[in-house]
Amino acid sequence: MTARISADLSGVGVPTPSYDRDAAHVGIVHFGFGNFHRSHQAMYLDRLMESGQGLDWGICGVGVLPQDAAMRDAMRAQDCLYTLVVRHPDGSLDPRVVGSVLEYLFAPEEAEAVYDRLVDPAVRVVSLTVTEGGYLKDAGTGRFDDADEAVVHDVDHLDTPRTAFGFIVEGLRRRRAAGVAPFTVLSCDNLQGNGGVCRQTVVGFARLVDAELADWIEAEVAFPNCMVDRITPATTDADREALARDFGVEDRWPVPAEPFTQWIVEDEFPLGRPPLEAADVQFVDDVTPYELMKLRLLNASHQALAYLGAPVGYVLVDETMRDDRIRRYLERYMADEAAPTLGELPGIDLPGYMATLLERFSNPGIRDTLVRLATDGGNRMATFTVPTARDNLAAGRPVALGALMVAAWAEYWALVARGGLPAAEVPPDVHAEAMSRAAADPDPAAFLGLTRILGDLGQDERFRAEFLRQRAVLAEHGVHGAIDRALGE
Ligand SMILES: NC(=O)c1ccc[n+]([C@@H]2O[C@H](COP(=O)([O-])OP(=O)(O)OC[C@H]3O[C@@H](n4cnc5c(N)ncnc54)[C@H](O)[C@@H]3O)[C@@H](O)[C@H]2O)c1
Ligand SMILES: O=P(O)(O)OC[C@@H](O)[C@@H](O)[C@H](O)[C@H](O)CO
Repeated sequence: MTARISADLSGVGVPTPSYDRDAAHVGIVHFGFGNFHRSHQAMYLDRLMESGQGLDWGICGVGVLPQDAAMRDAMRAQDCLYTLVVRHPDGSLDPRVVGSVLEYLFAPEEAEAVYDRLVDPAVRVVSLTVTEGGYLKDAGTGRFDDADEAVVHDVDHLDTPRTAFGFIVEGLRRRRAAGVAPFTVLSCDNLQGNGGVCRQTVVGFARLVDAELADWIEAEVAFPNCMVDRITPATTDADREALARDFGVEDRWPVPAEPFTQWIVEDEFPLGRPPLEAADVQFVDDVTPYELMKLRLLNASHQALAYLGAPVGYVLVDETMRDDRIRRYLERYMADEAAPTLGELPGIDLPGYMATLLERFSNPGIRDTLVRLATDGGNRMATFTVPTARDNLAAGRPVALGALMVAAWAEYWALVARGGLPAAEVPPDVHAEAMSRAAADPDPAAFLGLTRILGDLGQDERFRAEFLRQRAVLAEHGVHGAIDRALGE
């Protein structure tokens, strides 16, 4: 006997919301309603509501991309309920139905309904997880890319924009015209200074529409930074089957996640915020050191795992972690090249944090995939790895292990270009064509010409020399041989 997730949860044999969802109302609009939002921010709100608070902070999820129609169908069929399945290292599963999402809007067909929400005074926070690439930033200059095709479209079609930023800018304009105070914009993406990047994109976009509106946004709208953390893989059929088999729950789109979760937020919400401290969210004045630590240690290590692991033939993160050499590379990269760039971290046990990361990556229950980590890797390398190398170059510190990661990434795309990875393991990437072409170029330095991703890093003589040396060693001796030589052990 299985029970379907629906408005009626009476037959569902896993924990479900005990609060009255009918008494809740929407206070947050979220753009980029994917697995991470559902395992993290929506989970914290659900936890808060379960404690008897925050019923005025229900979530309205919004998808702006055509492929989000699948999420709309799943969420609407289930009254926006879904199962979060925490996967423990011993293989046990811990499911709970999350109830904090009250509505899902598919923007390509429901733009006016999205605007109705954005203008509603009850909506006081608009949050985003639209991926690193979603912020329309030119990696080379770091500035808002006003020539992006979707931006050019949106500026002339603000009633039916394609981007989350088109909705946010026009939503703020309509709110202002209606005399409603502006909402706070909360980026929850893995970007250094995510609030600041988001502000730059919103203001840059608004400036294309109306300079006075841009000035008003700059002066009046809050964009707090936050650090988010919870490894959340993509959902597979095996997840759906395990939930039905082991718990009798039929869910169209359950979310798997690791046990660990963290959210550190700058406390700048002029119209108020949910009292999330009651749900274990940390509020601080400056999140910068925590963000740096997480992005440069966790996310950069994820990139290394993808590009060192896949050529060896690994598919999963935990199996890659059982490779002693790759594990040792991560330990050394974090300690020798990433940690020295982090500055003061008051109250943080850095060696303990790094050891916990290795444990989290090794969780055999999580079944996270290398292909997920490599997806949109161009934007991820630009965000997680390149800034560390730049800081080390500027400070005269070693860059050999960072250069090895970049060289492994180039070799990975050379492998893709010659058809050496199984089709299922080739990651989607907006820069795929440029990376394949550059990686396959007979000149190994051509990869460094990807300035939209690397900026001018490839022009630095020391980095260039390290990269070329590491690429040659990788080509001749493979991943293990290159790690042995780089670590000198
Ligand atoms: N998955 C994780 O472990 C994790 C952990 C921490 C932070 N994050 C952050 O969350 C982001 C999304 O991860 P996810 O696991 O939810 O991925 P996902 O693929 O499950 O969902 C991504 C969502 O973002 C939307 N999206 C993608 N590009 C967009 C764009 N250009 N404009 C608007 N919407 C866009 C998609 O339509 C989808 O709704 C990551 O890029 C990262 O910044 C993820
Ligand atoms: O999601 P991305 O694109 O920022 O990066 C891929 C992974 O490193 C990331 O999803 C981690 O799993 C996550 O940041 C853990 O909190």
